[in-house]
Amino acid sequence: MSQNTVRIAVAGAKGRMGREAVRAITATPDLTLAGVLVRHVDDEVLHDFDTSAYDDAARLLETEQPDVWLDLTTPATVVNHVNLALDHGVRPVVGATGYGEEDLSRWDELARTRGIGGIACPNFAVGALLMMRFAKEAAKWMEKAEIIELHHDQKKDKPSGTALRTALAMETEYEVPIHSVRLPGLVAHQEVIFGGTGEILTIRHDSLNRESFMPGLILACRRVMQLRQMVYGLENLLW
Ligand SMILES: NC(=O)C1=CN([C@@H]2O[C@H](COP(=O)(O)OP(=O)(O)OC[C@H]3O[C@@H](n4cnc5c(N)ncnc54)[C@H](OP(=O)(O)O)[C@@H]3O)[C@@H](O)[C@H]2O)C=CC1
Ligand SMILES: O=C(O)C1=N[C@H](C(=O)O)C[C@H](O)C1
Repeated sequence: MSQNTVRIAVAGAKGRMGREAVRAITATPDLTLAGVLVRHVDDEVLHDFDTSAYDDAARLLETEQPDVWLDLTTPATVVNHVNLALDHGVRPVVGATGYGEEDLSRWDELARTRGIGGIACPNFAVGALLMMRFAKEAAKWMEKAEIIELHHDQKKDKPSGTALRTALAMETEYEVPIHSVRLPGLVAHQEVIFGGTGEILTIRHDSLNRESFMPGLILACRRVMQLRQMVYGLENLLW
């Protein structure tokens, strides 16, 4: 194993994103899977993962001492997990959504106190980051806008983290309404629709599968090692 490898603990490793992330990390030479957090450790889990599996976050942090805590769990658990990781001096890469501005402020304070960095990424897909960037630009010129976010029907939070991040990035003087659609067959999609005098502009992004999130996720796991504060949005590491 290379000395420069980044050791990553994946929380939520049996989930839709978790499974994809484990595959991507395992296939990336400078990243190592340091352990996984699952809800229950059973025979299937021990067979599925070529690393140590835990059902207790503190025990995973203390035993494996990873460099990075990659959280792909749920809105109900992510906040406590990230607090705990930072308390243990472990850098969080927050993929799960459903946290708030107060959580981000507390994480930043904890990270700075510890002298480490972290990153919260509402969306890892490069196309989604571009969609937000273009929406920010368009908001300077168009009178009004609304967001429609569309996701698979197993998604637990509403509105999506991406929609909230987009609305914040647009910095409009008016409120940007967000509409949420949850249907089987969908993966992750968003439209930002701008209305002007006699014209409409639509900016749309579609994630067609969860592989779309992996290049950004790998980048975040690498770059978090150089950060000394909590960053909100992967775009801050790109442009
Ligand atoms: N940033 C990004 O680009 C993306 C972010 N997401 C976000 O990632 C998160 C996960 O999404 P997705 O993979 O679709 O969801 P899933 O429900 O498929 O996965 C979540 C996993 O976390 C597990 N889990 C929940 N609580 C715990 C706990 N206390 N300890 C250990 N494991 C736990 C669940 O186990 P169980 O099933 O047993 O409850 C499940 O396996 C969501 O918040 C989603 O919004 C999703 C896609 C892209
Ligand atoms: O739950 C999902 O699937 C997704 N969640 C993230 C969000 O809430 O924005 C990112 C992406 O939209 C997929």
